[in-house]
Parts: sequence; structure tokens; C-alpha cells
Amino acid sequence: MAAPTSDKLILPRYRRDPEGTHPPLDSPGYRSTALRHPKQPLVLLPQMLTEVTGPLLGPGRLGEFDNDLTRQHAEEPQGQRILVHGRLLDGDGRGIPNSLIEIWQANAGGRYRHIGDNWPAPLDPNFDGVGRTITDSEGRYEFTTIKPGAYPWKNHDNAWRPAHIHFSVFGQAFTQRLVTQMYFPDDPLFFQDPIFNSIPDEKARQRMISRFDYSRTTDHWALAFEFDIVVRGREQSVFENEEEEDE
Ligand SMILES: O=C(O)c1ccc(O)c(O)c1
Repeated sequence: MAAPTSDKLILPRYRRDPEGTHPPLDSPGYRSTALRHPKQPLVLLPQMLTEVTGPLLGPGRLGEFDNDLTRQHAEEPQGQRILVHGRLLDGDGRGIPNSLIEIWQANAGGRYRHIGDNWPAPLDPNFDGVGRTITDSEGRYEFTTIKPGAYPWKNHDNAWRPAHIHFSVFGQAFTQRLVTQMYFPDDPLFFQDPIFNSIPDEKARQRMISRFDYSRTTDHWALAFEFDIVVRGREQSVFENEEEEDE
């Protein structure tokens, strides 16, 4: 609670995200949600001290190439080199510093280094597809990576995921985590992707698409895309694990 001023109390402002910003837990068309969505009303588990004060991954534990996915092996991965950068913002547009951002993605051929991914696209010995960084004092982050390829999945006949990068953001504790996906402009696969289209609000859906950022491209080196993540308010990012609150 803010301190009272001479004649009035200043209450902290809280802007709700508009309805339709996040995907419903059961999304028609997105087949895996039919099986895994909760069938009972959600139970609020109050957080205890240990959950909100547990150890965090501080900058001292980041490796030199954790945010450069093109330099984690002896040689460079195949693919289009890109810079992905942006800011982590609160509901008033202020940068959120010192927050752990993690990404994971498929390689240029659309294959994940994951036991569950065995479609016939090659693995790249020089690409793991995993990165992490901590936002700076203004909430900025940067990753150097390669543009992921589209990949097929079994949701429906001839179903392909548009190229995307998964993002996870931690707050002040490991129990405070938000997960989202970043897409690329003008992807021809949006129309048939039930995950992209599970977001009811058109404006919120568009906020998942990064902006091509010519100003941050590097001549003879890399293209650049900008993607801000907004944790609350009217411009809030789409979060896969955000539950609607009961009134
Ligand atoms: O939830 C899923 O089933 C699922 C499948 C494929 C993806 O690329 C993904 O991000 C989620």
C-alpha cells in the first residue's frame, strides 16, 4: 500500500487484461487440450514463504554463450542467423530488470532436439535450441539464434506449426512463471494453426508476432526481430499458463 499523501490516498493501479487475451484451457481444434484441461474448478493454492523466496538463477550462473544459440558448439548451426531482442515490461510500460528469460525452439529444418520429435528432418549437431538470459536494468534482453523452421504435428491432417520460439519469463520466484510463443511476420501457416488461433482476441493474437527490425540487422551478419513481453494490463502478452481469475 502506498503512503498517504497530504489529502488523498494513492492506490496502486491495476489494469486487467481484456477478456480473450489468453487461450482457453480447452481450445476446440487444439486437440491435446481436450485431454489435458482441468475438468474441475481450479483451486487457489496460497503461496507460502518458501515459494516466494526460493533461490533464483542469478547472473553469476549464466554461461558466456547462454544467449547466443549459434555459439554453443564447435561450429555454427545451419540456418538464417537472427537477433531476437525486446523488453520485458510492466502494465505501465516500465522495463522489468533482473528477470530470467528462457527460450527453446526447433532448428532451421523444424526439428527439436527432443526424444518425442522424430519426424524425418535432420538434427543439427551444432544446435541445441535452448537459451537463457537476464533482463538488464531497463528490462532489455537479446538472443542470437537461427530462424526456426516450421514442423508438422499430428493435430489434424497435414497440420504444420508456423515458425515460432517459445519464451518463459520468471518473476521473483520460480513459482512465478509466464510462458508464451513468439511468431514471425507474414507466416503463411497462421490460418491453419489451432494454437495461434486459440487466442480469441485478434489484437492479442497479433501481439504474438514479432516485428522485423531493420534498424538492428547487421550487415553481412544477421537479420533482427523485436518482441516485447508485457506482463499485465491492456497490452498484456498472451500467456499459455495464465488462468482467468474468479471474481
Ligand atoms: O501442446 C501441444 O500439444 C503442442 C504441440 C506442438 C507445439 O509446437 C506446441 O507448442 C504445443
